[in-house]
Amino acid sequence: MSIPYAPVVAMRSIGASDPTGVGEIDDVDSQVVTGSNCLSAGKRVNLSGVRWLALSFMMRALPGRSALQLLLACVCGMLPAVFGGLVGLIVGILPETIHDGGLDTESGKRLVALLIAAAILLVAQELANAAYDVAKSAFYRRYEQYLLGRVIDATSGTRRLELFEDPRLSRLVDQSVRLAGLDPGDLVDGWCTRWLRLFQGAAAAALVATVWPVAAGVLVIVWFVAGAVMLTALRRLDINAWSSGLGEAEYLARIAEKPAWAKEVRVFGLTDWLAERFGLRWMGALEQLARARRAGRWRTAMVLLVLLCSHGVIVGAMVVDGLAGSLSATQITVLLLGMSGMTALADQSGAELIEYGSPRVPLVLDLEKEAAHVASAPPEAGTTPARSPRPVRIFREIRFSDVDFAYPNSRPVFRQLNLAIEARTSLGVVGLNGAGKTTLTKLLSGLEVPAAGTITVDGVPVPELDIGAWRRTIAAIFQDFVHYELPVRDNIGFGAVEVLQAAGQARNRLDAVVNAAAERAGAHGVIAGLPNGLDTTLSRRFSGGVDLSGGQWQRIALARAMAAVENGASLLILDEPTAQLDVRAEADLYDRFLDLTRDLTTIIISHRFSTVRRADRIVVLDRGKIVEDGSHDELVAAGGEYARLFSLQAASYQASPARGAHRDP
Ligand SMILES: Nc1ncnc2c1ncn2[C@@H]1O[C@H](COP(=O)(O)OP(=O)(O)OP(=O)(O)O)[C@@H](O)[C@H]1O
Repeated sequence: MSIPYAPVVAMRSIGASDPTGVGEIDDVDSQVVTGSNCLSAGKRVNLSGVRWLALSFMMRALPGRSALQLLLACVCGMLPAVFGGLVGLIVGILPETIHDGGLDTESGKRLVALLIAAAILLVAQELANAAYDVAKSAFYRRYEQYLLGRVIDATSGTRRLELFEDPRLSRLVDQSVRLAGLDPGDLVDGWCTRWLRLFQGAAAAALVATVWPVAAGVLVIVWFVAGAVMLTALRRLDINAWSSGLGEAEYLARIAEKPAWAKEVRVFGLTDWLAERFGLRWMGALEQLARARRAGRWRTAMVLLVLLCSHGVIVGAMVVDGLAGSLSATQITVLLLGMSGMTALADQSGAELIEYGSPRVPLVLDLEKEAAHVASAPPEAGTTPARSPRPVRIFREIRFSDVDFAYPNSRPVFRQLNLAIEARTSLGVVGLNGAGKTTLTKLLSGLEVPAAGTITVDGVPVPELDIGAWRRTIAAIFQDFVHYELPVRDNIGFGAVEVLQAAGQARNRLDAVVNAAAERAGAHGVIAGLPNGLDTTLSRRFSGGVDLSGGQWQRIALARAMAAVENGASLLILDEPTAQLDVRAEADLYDRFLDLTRDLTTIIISHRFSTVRRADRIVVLDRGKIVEDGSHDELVAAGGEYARLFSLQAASYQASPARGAHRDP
């Protein structure tokens, strides 16, 4: 079954009402969000809370990893300062060695020892940096896996489709899925960079403090202030860089790049229009960026002035003291190297990555909160699931009693719907577009829940059935079934996922189920024509993969439903199973209809009367109500809506034999 994947048009506010208290996003309007950053909609994120939360996330999620990273950052950060100290000592001892007459003297030996220590330190520094990078990359991937795992759990863990159908929730899902997948590990990467630079800056400050503690204190303050100003500028630039204009430009680029849209783009000749509009939007975003850059220039100039003055004063004092002989060459070297190392205190490269990666966290938390809410929403609350995972056996009937249903923010689809479906019979459902046919099947499979009324199986309300057992009872193909870009075996085996999962031990059983299902659905001919049989991947994007025609895909989807039947399902739902089949394939399916539905309770939805007329009973849905009910012959004889639609279709088939309808529908 497929889940609608709604396009994103805006982002939900995570504001003052956010009980997680992790973030604050204001200024929400309905800008198109297609950029890669949470800030892309021009929204501000209060990252202080997010940072701490993210940190605790990392600590909880990856125990040991962050501690190791911290330790390595500490080592890597301190080594340059230690090296600076050694260089200072070498500079200090060098004149003495020359004066004493060479390396054989006492000072010469000390110089050699210092040089060896410096060389060892250089090697150690390289090794520590390499270890740090390896650990950082592992940390990055672990965090990525962890966060995406939480998104998958949240989105696929709910039984119903509300997350995808409520406009607000579907926007959140779309955004979480997309943004969480976009370099989420930048958050931990940013933290690693930040730790390293902070340790480097602190070690350099300590080096300066060994000579002039006051100067070290002043420079620490100045560099921290400079860092804060740089961070503000960076955020301002980021917000503007990812403006709605850029988001729109990226969306336009995607239109041109998406393989599935390539046909339409060419047929309608959209290329020039796309290129022109893309250029305009992109240029607009760049202008916005330039304006943002100009906005903070005075503050930046002031900071530069303060930096220049403070360093000027310290260097001036150094020169005076040096000339007066109260500062040694070692001290001057240590001061200069320490001062240059202290720039790390203002380095914002880590902050930039944190800024980029952090917004995924509140999004994912918000998604989890909503998913938990959907999962526990009434009327599912208080259900008493049975323990048995075996499929439910339908002995007598499935009954809709006074069922009311409306999609979120939409007009009612059903009002007081009453329908009884006898076990082990086939029911055809026909009706005009939008009559509610697919919705009926979604309610039955528990993907939607009635606002009022009940759906029962032999008198037991569907919500009271064990979720797993009810799922195993149903075999369905929906109109918009999924084309999984996976091997045929998986495409069909998904209908019997328990067998697929156990395939490690029982590959033969899986293949038996898959082959039987393919045979029953008439898909064996499709498989026989594939280069690697069941192992063929159904996508040209993979080497050795092939793509199928619409009708061939439909047979594979039908085989998937049949695999569920092979695995014990007894309620077969076929929503437009022949829509993409050619006349011969449809006739073939028509001929095997009885075999297909043998011993099953079948619901078959189709606009093709040739498909539904074989059903034991047919109901006509009109604006959410059943207006006609009977067998094909009874309904034709009654001369109502069914008879009218049937004769209309028959007439159109007779009028256009070229379309291949050489037989009576
Ligand atoms: N996810 C949704 N959110 C909001 N409204 C929906 C959603 N899905 C369907 N609808 C609306 O519910 C009504 C019934 O839709 P449904 O898909 O059940 O009709 P259908 O009879 O299967 O139509 P078709 O023959 O075109 O497949 C329609 O008015 C449709 O617009």
